[in-house]
Amino acid sequence: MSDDGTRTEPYGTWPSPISAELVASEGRTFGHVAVDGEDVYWREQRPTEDGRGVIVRYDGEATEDVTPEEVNVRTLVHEYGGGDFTVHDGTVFFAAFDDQRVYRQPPDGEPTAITPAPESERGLRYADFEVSADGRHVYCVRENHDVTTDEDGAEEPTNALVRLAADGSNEPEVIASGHDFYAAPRLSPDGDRLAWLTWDHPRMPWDGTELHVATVADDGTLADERVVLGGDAEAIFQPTWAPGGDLYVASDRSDWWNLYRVPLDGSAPEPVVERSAEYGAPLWKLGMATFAVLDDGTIVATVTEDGTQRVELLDGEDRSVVDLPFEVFAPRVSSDGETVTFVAGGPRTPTSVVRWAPGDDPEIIRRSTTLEVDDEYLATPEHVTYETRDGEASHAYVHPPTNPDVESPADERPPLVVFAHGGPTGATFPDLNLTLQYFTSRGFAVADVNYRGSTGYGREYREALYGEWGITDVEDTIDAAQYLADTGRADPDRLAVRGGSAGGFVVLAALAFHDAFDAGASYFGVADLGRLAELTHKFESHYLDQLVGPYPEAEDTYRERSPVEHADRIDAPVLLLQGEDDPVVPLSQAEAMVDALDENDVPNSLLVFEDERHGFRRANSRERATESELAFYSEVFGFEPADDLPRIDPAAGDDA
Ligand SMILES: CC(=O)N[C@@H](C)C(=O)N[C@@H](C)C(=O)O
Repeated sequence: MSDDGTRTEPYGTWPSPISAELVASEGRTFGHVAVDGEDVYWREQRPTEDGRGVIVRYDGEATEDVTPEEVNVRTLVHEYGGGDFTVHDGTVFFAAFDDQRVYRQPPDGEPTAITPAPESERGLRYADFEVSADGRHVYCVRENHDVTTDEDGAEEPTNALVRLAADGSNEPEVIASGHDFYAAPRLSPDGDRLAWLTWDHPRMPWDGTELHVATVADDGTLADERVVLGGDAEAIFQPTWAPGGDLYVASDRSDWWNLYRVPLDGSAPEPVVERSAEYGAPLWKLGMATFAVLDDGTIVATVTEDGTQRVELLDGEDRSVVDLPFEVFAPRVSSDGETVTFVAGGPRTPTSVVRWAPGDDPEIIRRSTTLEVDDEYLATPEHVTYETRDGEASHAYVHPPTNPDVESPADERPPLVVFAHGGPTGATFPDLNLTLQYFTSRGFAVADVNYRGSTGYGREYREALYGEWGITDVEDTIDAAQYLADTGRADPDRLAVRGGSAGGFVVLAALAFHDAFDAGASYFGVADLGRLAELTHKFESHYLDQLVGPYPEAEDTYRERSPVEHADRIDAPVLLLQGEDDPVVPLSQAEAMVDALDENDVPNSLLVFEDERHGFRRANSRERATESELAFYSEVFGFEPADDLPRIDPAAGDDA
């Protein structure tokens, strides 16, 4: 022990107050946010309540749960959901996870279903709600699994826009149909017009969408419908009516998601701000919002530029950056015209629901965690841009090992875990990620990579992965590890890679096609591209046409890039973690990978999590996954962790 009380311990073995139990149980996830008069409502997902979604209200003084204990608020439209509820004069409308029906819950009342029971389990799903000014109707997206559409010979659910009677007295009326996907039905302030988005296979909503506008007749039917913006190669995001009746969107027509005012006669949109920065985001979840228009016409926008995020005020020609104590902003912005509510945090600030008005200090309404961990245990991220093997640039946040109680032997360098995000059309940000801090506080370095294909760096960067999935993302992930090893920040002999979903595919592909990593942890990762194209859900059923090539025409490429076909080339041990009921990357993907690894005597362990779908929501699943991952690295890298962990021995092929 040194004079200042610090001990010298090898990296990875450091004792840390950030336990797996804390990682698992601390950390509500905030979803949709809605403002109703003076009150703020949001959906929060609670790991300690089996991942249940709860609508919570803040009335300016106190916070209380709105939905009853037995209700799990969560829509499964597009499987990823989003826009699970809305509020009108204190009455809440929400989608229930168990039956996917829409419920109406008046102030101090009980929820009652306002949509019919489906024929099949969860056969009628609803999301992205908008209530008419008189409170009599609810406009929303419906995904019908009872009535399927024949798409290229494949049966798939039918999506449409519907109008519900708010009291449930009538059957839902279909008001717009015929496209594969619908999103964002939004009524103009006078209620006379409806704007919404559509897109069709094989496009994803970040490839190209159409912005429609129609007039709303007294009987609710739509007339004079027209497409006012968008198309195959222009992704429109978040149609928003200003209080004065102007329509605003984010569009990536400039190659960046910039903001525009859209004339309703179909003439060219007028830029509000056009620059190399992102004011929109990929529409993985319905109801996402990155900006709001205040009553005085000022736009409050969250912006991503060069790996950093901030809030800007846009007022005519003026653009000003707001100085707020947050570094990361989720696409969950809502406004009452004077104040803005958003979800924000930072490397040392738990993600929080925050209300703010220009000129005022922000009010933190709810924190995702009450975790009292001394800042000294939290790694400080650095955004790095590194050169890739083909001379291009890629980006990552580097988090060094951080723990005030311990130092490492002078001749040792830390093991590295490279985090690869899902999507792949997504991004990672430097928010307070307790899983990541679990590793850094034990003496790991972490690189959290925004490989090419990620969002936040413009359309060209995003599309650099098209046709190259499994190649460019994997190489960029390896090059991040190499960059840290070359600059002395990681031990080149102890490099691990981990990721979920498309990030899990990066893990498996890196191990199968390269020799860079010594261990890989795949959370519900893709192993067999052809099977994914055949079996995944409607929303992503043609995503791989862009990422890999048309299926089945490009079947050979699918086979060439599928880790399951090349398990004989894997040397490094593999940990696979999989939700039993995952509809996005089914359990069969992990099982096929395990069979292929076993056939080739590659050390592996598979952990299957009951009652989990895509992404683990329950505290006990999250705790088991985190501890198992550390146990796996300690086994592979041969160190003795400070924690009492479950035994994971991939060499024994045990399925813990
Ligand atoms: C291409 C594909 O199917 N991707 C999904 C498996 C995926 O990665 N989804 C993201 C959004 C996730 O993080 O789950």
